[in-house]
Amino acid sequence: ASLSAHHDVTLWARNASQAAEMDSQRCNSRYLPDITLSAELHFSSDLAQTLHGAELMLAVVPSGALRPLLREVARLAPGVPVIWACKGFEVGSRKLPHEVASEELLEQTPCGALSGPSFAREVALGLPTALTLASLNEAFARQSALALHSNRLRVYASSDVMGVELGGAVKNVLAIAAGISDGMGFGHNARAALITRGLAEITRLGLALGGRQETFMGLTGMGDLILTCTGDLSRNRQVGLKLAQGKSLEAILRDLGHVAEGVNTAREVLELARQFQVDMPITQAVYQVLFESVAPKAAVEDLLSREPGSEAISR
Ligand SMILES: NC(=O)C1=CN([C@@H]2O[C@H](COP(=O)(O)OP(=O)(O)OC[C@H]3O[C@@H](n4cnc5c(N)ncnc54)[C@H](O)[C@@H]3O)[C@@H](O)[C@H]2O)C=CC1
Ligand SMILES: O=C(CO)COP(=O)(O)O
Repeated sequence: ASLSAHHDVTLWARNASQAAEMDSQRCNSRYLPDITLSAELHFSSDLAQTLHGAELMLAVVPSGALRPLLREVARLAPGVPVIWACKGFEVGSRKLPHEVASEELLEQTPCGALSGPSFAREVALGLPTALTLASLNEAFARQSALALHSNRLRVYASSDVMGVELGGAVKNVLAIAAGISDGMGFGHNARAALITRGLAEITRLGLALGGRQETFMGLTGMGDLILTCTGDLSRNRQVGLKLAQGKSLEAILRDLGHVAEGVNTAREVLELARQFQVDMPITQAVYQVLFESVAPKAAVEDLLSREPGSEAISR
């Protein structure tokens, strides 16, 4: 494998002035201000032009923007292979990205999910990162994992799309919980407990939905959960830290300037947990803090006063 995968890449942005600025300054001043972008990267705000002759499209937008984007892609470049990096559910429909894609892309379009522990900033700095590319089309998963793989970005293939997407979505809710716990000074023991019992929640729901246990123990489950619960670059963790300081959710989201998928995902996951009768106490506590005005301290007290039980993963 080479140091860089060396593809001819065009970065499309819907905002024309941002695309032009990135092109002339070689810098994304809003999101990665101190990083110099590769001289080989092209920029465009014209989606049709960007997709013309494209061999692969990576959709890196918040979950809520995936459906309209894929609809446009299917209209402009029917059949072009698509990989998405979104980690969350579509609000309202409670659908994961692959379900949205199956409704918007032409049948038989090669497509899949790219996920795993990967703060954008560290990837942009060329720091070592490992990811998973999941597709129901196993040949496509292997080919595109290989195409994106380099010495700096190791990409593993998987066929468990549901498991990969579920882990990536639910870990954002648990990162809010870890932020709350750390922000309240509960210490390292509590954080390790939250991560481990959080993984049990991901696994319980994931198994109920048909995912594979090994996926939840892998990069897109445990790996991303550890990263997001412990790394201060996580926007979801930051939301938790600020909730613990007593700030309102509205003010936190206004100041963040980025998406924190765990906020919407908490609602969707709790609904799914009810539907599938899966016990998810940490997710429920985060939901109560976010949407039911329960104080972080009271939510933690509630978690601590639960009946002791077995460590098993069963529902
Ligand atoms: N930032 C990170 O380190 C990572 C993010 N992700 C996931 O990738 C997805 C996107 O996250 P970020 O880029 O970090 O979010 P962000 O909030 O930092 O940036 C989102 C970008 O998408 C653009 N956008 C929003 N709606 C759009 C639309 N309808 N059409 C086109 N562009 C649109 C925004 O203008 C912005 O440039 C999320 O689901 C996130 O969970 C996954 C791995 C790492
Ligand atoms: O998914 C991520 C890293 O893998 C980024 O997490 P946040 O969205 O919480 O910043």
